Parts: sequence; C-alpha cells; structure tokens
Amino acid sequence: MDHLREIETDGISNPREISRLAIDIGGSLIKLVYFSKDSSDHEDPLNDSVGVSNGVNGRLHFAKFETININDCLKFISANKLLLGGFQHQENPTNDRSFIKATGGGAYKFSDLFKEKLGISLEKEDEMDCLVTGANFLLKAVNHEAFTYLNGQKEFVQIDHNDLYPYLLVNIGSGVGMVKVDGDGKFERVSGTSVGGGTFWGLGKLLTKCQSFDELLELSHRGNNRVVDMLVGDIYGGMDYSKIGLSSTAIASSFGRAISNNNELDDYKPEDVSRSLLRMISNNIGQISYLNALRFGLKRIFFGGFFIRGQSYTMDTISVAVHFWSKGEAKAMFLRHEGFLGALGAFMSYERHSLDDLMINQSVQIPVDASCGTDTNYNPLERDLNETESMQCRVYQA
Ligand SMILES: Nc1ncnc2c1ncn2[C@@H]1O[C@H](COP(=O)(O)OP(=O)(O)OP(=O)(O)O)[C@@H](O)[C@H]1O
Ligand SMILES: CC(C)(CO)[C@@H](O)C(=O)NCCC(=O)O
Repeated sequence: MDHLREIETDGISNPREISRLAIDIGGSLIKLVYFSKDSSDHEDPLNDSVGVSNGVNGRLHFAKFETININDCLKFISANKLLLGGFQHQENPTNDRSFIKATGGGAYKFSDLFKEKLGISLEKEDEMDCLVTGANFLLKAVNHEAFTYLNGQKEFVQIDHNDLYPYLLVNIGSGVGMVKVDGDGKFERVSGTSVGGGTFWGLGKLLTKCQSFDELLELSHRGNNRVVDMLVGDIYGGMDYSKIGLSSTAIASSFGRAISNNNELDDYKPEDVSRSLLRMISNNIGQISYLNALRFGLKRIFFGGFFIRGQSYTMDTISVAVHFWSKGEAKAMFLRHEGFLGALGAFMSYERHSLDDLMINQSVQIPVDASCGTDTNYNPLERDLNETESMQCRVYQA
C-alpha cells in the first residue's frame, strides 16, 4: 500500500486551503485526518479565526500508511503541504504551524523524527481519550455511521443521542482495547487482548508467506477453514452435541485438524490457513467483547479499528459470536470510519474546536470522495476507507 495519491485527486488544488492535520500513529498503521476548505468558501477562519462564528464549508480527509513506511507518510504530508494551514498557538500567535495534534504510541516513538524531518512538534493526546472522542463524534454527528452485520445483511443503525450511553467500544488495532463509554470524556478501559489485528497480520504472514495485508485478506476470501479447523462433528462422528447447544459444524478447535495427520504447513493451502486464522481471531474477540459487555450489563458493542476493514467474513464472525454467546441479548455494531477514531479524536482536540464546533453537513451525510461522489451506485459499505477519502463538513469556531 499506501497512498501517495496526489491531493488533486481529492479535488484540492490549492494547498493554502488545507488546514488542521491530526495524526494517530499506531503499532501497525498511521492515520491522518485533515480539513480542507471548499474553494468556493472565501472566509478562512482556520488561519485567521478571531471573531468568526458562522463556519466554513469544507471536507475532512482521511488517509493511512503502514507505520513501517513512516517515511511515505512524512513525504505525503510534505508533498501535499498539509502543515501549511497549521494551527496557530493561542499564547504565541507568531509561533504558527509549529505543532500538530498526535495520538497513539508513535506520537512518543516518532516525535524526534517529525521534528527532524518536518520541523514540527507532536502535541500528544491520550490514545483512549481520542478513541472515545472520535467514536462519540461519529455516532452523534454522522448519519449512516453505525451498522449491524448479520447473516450477510447490513443494516444502518439510527443512533438516539439521548440513549447512546453506556456502550462498549472495542477497538481492534494491532492489539485490542475494550472501553466502557458512559458519556463525552467519561469512560474506562475495562479490558484488552493482545490477540488482535497484529496477530492476524503477523501470524498470517509467517504461515502463508504473503507480502501484504490485502493479500492475506484476499486469500481468506477463497479459503475453507474446514480443512484446518476441527469441528464438533469431527469429534462426535458427524453428530451435533445438542445437549450443550453445539452443532456438528461449530468449530471445536481452531487449527485442530492440523494435529490429526502428518501434514506439514506446505500441505495446507495458504487460503485455508488465512481463513481459519481470521475466523479464530474474530471469534475470540467477539467472545471476549461479549464477556465484558456482560460484566457491565452493556447491550451495545461498537467495533472499530482497522483489523475489520469492512470485511464481511470478519464482521459476520464477530456478530455471530456476540449473538451466540449473548443469546441475542447484545448487539455488535460496526463503524464506517472504523480505523480513524483516534485520529478524529486528536483532530477534535485542537483548541476551540470541540465536538460541538464541528458539524457534519446533513445534506451529505455519507462520506464520499471525488472519485465516488458522482457514482449513483456507490454503496459506502461495499468499499472500505482504505483509499484516501473525505466527507463534507462545516467547521464552526467559537
Ligand atoms: N494495509 C494494511 N497493512 C497492515 N495492516 C492492516 C492494513 N489494513 C488493515 N490492517 C489491520 O489493521 C491493524 C491495525 O489497525 P489500527 O490502525 O486500528 O491499529 P493501530 O493503531 O496500528 O494499533 P494499536 O492501536 O494497537 O497501536 C493491523 O494490525 C492489521 O490487522
Ligand atoms: C497497547 C495498545 C493500547 C496500543 O494501541 C493496544 O495495542 C492494546 O490495547 N493492546 C492490548 C493490550 C492488552 O490489553 O492486553
């Protein structure tokens, strides 16, 4: 991957129109969120904000890079002049464009690199704070952000602002964080697991020798986990174990079939291994999430993080796990901007730029970019936010 697409492809030709870049540097991926003012909108409160109250139309842009390719990200920022409309320090307005908001572990790890290569400081924001701010913002401000996915059926969820809390936020990044959210800025990280997206990508790479995450996902589409997993029926001579509610086709032991003969890794198809791995990890996360929801009596679980990548099989497995273990009591929901919660939270943390200041233009509720905006067949759920994307919005300054 990943996307040294020129800014022009997003319809932004004037770099002075860019403003406010925020960054989330995770263990696997770097996420960028930045704002660009519509060229038809002549006011420029983001660079000269004092006294402006009626807002500016523009777009929020999203981009991501692999953390191991951080230099590509630095080049992208530099080539597209994303720092030009940077943030002006309140206390010291002459100290313009000297910092950007940053979250994730990489905000610490790569702080010197940003200073050295771009001459910019990273103003660090707590990862969990940003995650929750980003999730709350998306759930409240963007229609068609959350959806359920069960038996191949996608359904958007109408969020009632007065009945949003409490909920469990499960962020599946390299590792998995589980956060009980009780309100804006009111949350507790209640659990986590190291068996997450990094595990799928890392183990998958070792086992299948594939070269990219997308290749690993592609393999999983064509695989059959039945070849690798041991099913209840394998143990029960083809029968269900109905007394405890297990059908013969339920997985009794992920990868369990690999013990039953003298096969080597090479005897298995990479696609079968990839599918089994994806199923194992998704199922495990679904189960742990349900257990944590149960601990706190939570009925709604929102899943984010780039492990999901809008993949049907991943979402279906997670949903089935939550549905199965909760006996239909708890609901798994997914977010369109799944991997950008932290970066959005960092974006919202700029001074005088609170949740209430950023309004999504209700006439364009579903994020579109230049390439799909004219496509009447465009279905936001058919593609993920892997490419640089944007959504129409209006920014208000107090
Ligand atoms: N193009 C890609 N390259 C690598 N991993 C990808 C890619 N697309 C999706 N992923 C998956 O997304 C995961 C990273 O998700 P995300 O960006 O939400 O987390 P992170 O911020 O990197 O991790 P953490 O929060 O644990 O530091 C990877 O571990 C991998 O499973
Ligand atoms: C360490 C973080 C918070 C970094 O984003 C994440 O990868 C994570 O939540 N890992 C799981 C760690 C655990 O709770 O076991």
